[in-house]
Amino acid sequence: MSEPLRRTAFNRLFAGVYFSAILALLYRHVQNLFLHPTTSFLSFSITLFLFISDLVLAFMWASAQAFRMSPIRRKEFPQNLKQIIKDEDFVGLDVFICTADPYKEPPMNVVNTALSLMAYDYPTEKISIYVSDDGGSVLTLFAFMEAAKFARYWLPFCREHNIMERSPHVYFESNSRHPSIPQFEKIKMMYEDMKMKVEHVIDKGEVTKEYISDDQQHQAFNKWTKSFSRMDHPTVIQVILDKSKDTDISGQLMPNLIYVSREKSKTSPHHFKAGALNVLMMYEDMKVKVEHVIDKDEVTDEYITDHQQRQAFNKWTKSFTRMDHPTVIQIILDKSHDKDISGRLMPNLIYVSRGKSKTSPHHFKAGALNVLLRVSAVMTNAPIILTQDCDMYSNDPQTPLRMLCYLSDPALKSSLAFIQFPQRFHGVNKDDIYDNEYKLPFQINPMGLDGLKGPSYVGSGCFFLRRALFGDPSTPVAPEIPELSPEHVVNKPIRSQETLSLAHHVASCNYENETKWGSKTGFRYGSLVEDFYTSYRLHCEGWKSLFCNPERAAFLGNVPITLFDGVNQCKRWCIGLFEVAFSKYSPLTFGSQYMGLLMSLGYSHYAFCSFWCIPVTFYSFLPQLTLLNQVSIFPKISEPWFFLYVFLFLGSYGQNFLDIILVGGTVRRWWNAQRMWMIRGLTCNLFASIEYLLRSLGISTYDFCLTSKVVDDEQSKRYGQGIFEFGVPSPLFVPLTVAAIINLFSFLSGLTGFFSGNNMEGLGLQMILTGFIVLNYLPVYGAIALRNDAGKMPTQIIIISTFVSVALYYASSLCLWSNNDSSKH
Ligand SMILES: O=c1ccn([C@@H]2O[C@H](COP(=O)(O)OP(=O)(O)O[C@H]3O[C@H](CO)[C@@H](O)[C@H](O)[C@H]3O)[C@@H](O)[C@H]2O)c(=O)[nH]1
Ligand SMILES: [Mn+2]
Repeated sequence: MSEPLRRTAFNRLFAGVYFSAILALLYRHVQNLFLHPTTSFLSFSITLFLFISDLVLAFMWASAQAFRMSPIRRKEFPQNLKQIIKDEDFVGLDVFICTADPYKEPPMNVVNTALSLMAYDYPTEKISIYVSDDGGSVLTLFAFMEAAKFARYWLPFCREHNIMERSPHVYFESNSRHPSIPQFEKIKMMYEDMKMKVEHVIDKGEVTKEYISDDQQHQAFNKWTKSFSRMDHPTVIQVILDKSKDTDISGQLMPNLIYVSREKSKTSPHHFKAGALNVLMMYEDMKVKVEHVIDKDEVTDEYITDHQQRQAFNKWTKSFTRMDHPTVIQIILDKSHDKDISGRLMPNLIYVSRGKSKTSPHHFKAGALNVLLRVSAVMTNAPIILTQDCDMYSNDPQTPLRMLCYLSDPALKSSLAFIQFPQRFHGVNKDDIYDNEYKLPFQINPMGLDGLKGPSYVGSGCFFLRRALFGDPSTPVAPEIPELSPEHVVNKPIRSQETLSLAHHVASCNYENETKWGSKTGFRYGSLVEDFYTSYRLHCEGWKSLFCNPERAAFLGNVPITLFDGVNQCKRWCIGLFEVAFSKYSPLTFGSQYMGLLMSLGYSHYAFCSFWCIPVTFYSFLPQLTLLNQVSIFPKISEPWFFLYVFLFLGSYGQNFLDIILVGGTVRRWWNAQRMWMIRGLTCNLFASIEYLLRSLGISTYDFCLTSKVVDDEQSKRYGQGIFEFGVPSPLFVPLTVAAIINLFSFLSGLTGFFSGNNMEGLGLQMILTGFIVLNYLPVYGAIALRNDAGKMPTQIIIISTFVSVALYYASSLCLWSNNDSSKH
């Protein structure tokens, strides 16, 4: 069910009024520039800069209207679904999880993501989980083997007790805050104890004898080192889930056997406690093992339970490196065999680390997704695909049912490419100081696009119809081999030799040479924002998409907790967006032909978003430097043009304020979001523009720099308190700091002028603007002058910025005064 938003009529009306105001402003600039050409070159340049800035602002405003013309909101009723569809008619679902680095993306987090998805309220035999490990790490594989064992307990536990938080980490965390189960405290202490041991190993940086418990293990350990060096092991694929319960456990307290027998009686409350305890202990056990292995940086013998496991790990030979290695595919769980402890079949769990070589491009995440697309086609070929980042877990087990609500509507289905759930986040601090929520692009604007052809894809939490990745709605593009076609029916077991060798073949690094992958089929290559670009091309092909934003977040993700991580992530996006903006498929040219004006404007709004840096930079320096020299550049307060400026400012800020408040934001969150817009203008937008320019000139290249998911305690404490974290002596912070300094001094000099009775009439607007920026930069001043923690502004940055500020001041004085002199003559 969908309904238009009530504010649409008002939006359209307001757009008309605002548009006239923009025209008036531009008219004024043109008049100043050309009709009454002012005497000096300098004032001409100042007007020109303001004109350019306002043109960019006008473009951003106009393109944003795409989101305002016909926004809609949808609601679905999954509770009614079972009346129309029987369990066996549920459509198959292949889930893709991407991870790329075991150190930046802790495998325990990835495992939690996978477990939360495996435990969906959906017929398990319809689900297959594919994990793409671009880190090519044996540690990640190990973590998943442990996860598979734990899943046998976790899945029935969730079902029986109807747990909502199906990420075990989140479940245990929220339940230790409200201990409904008395024994939790005790277990928590055990956990802390184990954690200390693990951290001890990290400190030492090696595995000491104390972790090798007996002679047999010791011998095995030595043997393992030898076999580790063996080269070119043939591909082996096996099922790891051990049906016999003797998973070797470090703590003797593991009541594995007892638990299994108890699990069969379902209803008693005592059983619930025991069950919960058991599951918790299993989880902690898995966690300790995984973290232990990661600290040691290798899977030692004590953790390898059988021959097949050893064969799997032996694929990591000496010549195996992250960027250069053969394909590894491991079937960790097979839904036709592996059962959980209650006897129910479990979903497929398949580990894939695509082959890589230094000589063939791997296309980052898009490349990883395309490999999964092919491997899954060969093995299960489910018509629906869920793509998920390793840092986002499922927060609602009913999510796939919501997806089905739309799929069962034949009117929607014919040209539907994907259903996007918004990226929402956990662990955001109270007022969201870095605007990590990105409410505008993730929650507000998609409602606008949903009323047109649909929202763009945001990389995670998105259900694709497989068919949409193979040609436009009317003319399918046939893949090179029939087994990859969405129509192909899989009739061989996933562990059959044929299936496996084909899977390895389509996952190899040369497979895509001379094919349409990345250009006509699959996820599209050519941009660091493969998500944005792929959906853009799909919309151009005539596909539609849907935005589904239930009240309870379907998925929750991590946020960067330092300003540096945040702006770096944003910089990568901006560069990727530029790649789309200036490609031959630019939304302005190509897009407007194929998707209609509004859609292409919407896509342009993002593609060109780094252009924000132009007005933000000019408005952060020009009015201030001229104010310092008492030169007026805006209309006087007594002039009617003054009110035009006020209207334009209040109009756009007011509308943005309403947007945020209407989706449940607070005044403070709005304030912080507009501050971040200002900060991004001078950091990521600016640097993305520079880097993009350098790359176009062939001077530099860029990479997909992963967003850090590892949390430093001190940093996270400061983040919790809402304190801005600078800390890193990066050039990114220089323009920001210079702007902060110049605005402060300019404002102070303006105040002085005002109190000493100078004629300030023409400087009113400059004073207001500067004051507003100073207010926004309060945390920057704090970081420069008042703080002493590791997150303060680094001294180098302060020194450099002070020099730059002084230089800018003198340069501007020189220009302005020589100009005054020349105009006197
Ligand atoms: O070569 C690569 C690089 C990244 N990834 C995965 O891509 C995902 C996103 O990476 P992350 O560092 O978390 O970047 P974010 O900026 O948080 O991701 C946002 O931006 C990306 C595009 O830049 C989208 O792909 C993501 O879905 C979107 O959440 C992660 O699961 C990575 O493991 C790969 O699989 N292979
Ligand atoms: Mn991420």
